[in-house]
Amino acid sequence: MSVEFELAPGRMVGGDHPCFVVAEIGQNHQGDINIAKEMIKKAKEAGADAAKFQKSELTRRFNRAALARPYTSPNAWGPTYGEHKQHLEFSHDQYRELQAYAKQQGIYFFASAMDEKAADFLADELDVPFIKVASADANNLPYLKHTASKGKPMILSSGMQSMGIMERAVSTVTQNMPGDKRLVVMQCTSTYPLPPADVHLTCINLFKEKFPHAVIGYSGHESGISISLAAVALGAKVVERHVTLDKSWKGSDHAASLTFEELKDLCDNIRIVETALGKPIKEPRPSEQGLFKKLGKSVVAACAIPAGTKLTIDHLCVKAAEPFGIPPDQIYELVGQTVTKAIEEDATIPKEALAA
Ligand SMILES: CC(=O)N[C@H](C=O)[C@@H](O)[C@H](O)[C@H](O)COP(=O)(O)O
Ligand SMILES: C=C(OP(=O)(O)O)C(=O)O
Repeated sequence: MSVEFELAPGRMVGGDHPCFVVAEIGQNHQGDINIAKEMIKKAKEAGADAAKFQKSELTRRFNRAALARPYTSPNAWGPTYGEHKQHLEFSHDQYRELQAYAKQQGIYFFASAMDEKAADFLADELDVPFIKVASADANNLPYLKHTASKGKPMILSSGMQSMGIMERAVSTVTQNMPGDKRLVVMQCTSTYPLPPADVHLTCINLFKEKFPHAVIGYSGHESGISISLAAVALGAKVVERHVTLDKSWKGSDHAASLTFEELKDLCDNIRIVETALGKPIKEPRPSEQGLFKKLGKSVVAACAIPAGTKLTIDHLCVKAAEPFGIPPDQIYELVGQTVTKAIEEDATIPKEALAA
């Protein structure tokens, strides 16, 4: 039985539970709470399980020089990186407002905690159901210890990291998480947009093998939905994708995000893929019966066979026949049997015409 646990109140992940779909609003709200709310509403309508943001306490996340660094990108919302990030950062009160709005819309609300102080706010004040560790913090051992000690389920991303670091991250989290170890490990490559050759979906299999006590997921930055669907087919039980109201808007993540129509397509198709995965039991399915009766094959007389003939393989051939008869996988068992009545050339071999 594969691992499963309650990620958010009333919502299990892993095992046979439906894939948990995260609409990563991130900073695609342009710093505008009304856009953020509209995105939460649309995420719910598209079928996502959760709406996600990124919470930073900027002076804890960045040092002074990093905040003062000029940011000359066309995606910049201010002359320095600090001013840019400040523009995109919602206040605690705004977070409370967004959380209440998400609750009203009936969608889970959470954020990646971009530093320890953000983790304190999310866990201790907002009481989010679980905490996301963004890729850049997967090697941040003090942060992982601090965040895991909150005792909430965690989603740990893996962009920019090696397998050795991920093993260290997972053991740090599991050693410091009190009670049940409720951890999702996400395959992720932090390239925006992500070219297919850099996705490495088979790391999902590697993670399943290396982290048998974790649920495995996928955080994608590619264009389109096909790679995320393939991730689900490989066993991703949580899928996170950035969403946008307009891919052409200013901002580093819009181009690699899904529109809400694409998000709906992704959610709908994930459910189809999950249904299609079925069970590892190979047997004829009831829905195949009609075609089997029409085109399934039977053993037929290759020539006229007089009564009393001891059958050889030359008396027999295989065709789709009317009436349906002995299945061809039993043809060699017929050799050596004696027919008790004459059988016409091209007729189905009737079971009742055989004597052992
Ligand atoms: C690795 C990581 O944190 N990645 C995040 C999540 O995917 C991104 O949303 C970044 O915050 C974003 O790309 C940064 O853009 P800028 O530097 O223009 O604010
Ligand atoms: C950067 C983030 O996600 P990921 O590392 O999974 O892309 C995030 O959640 O803020």
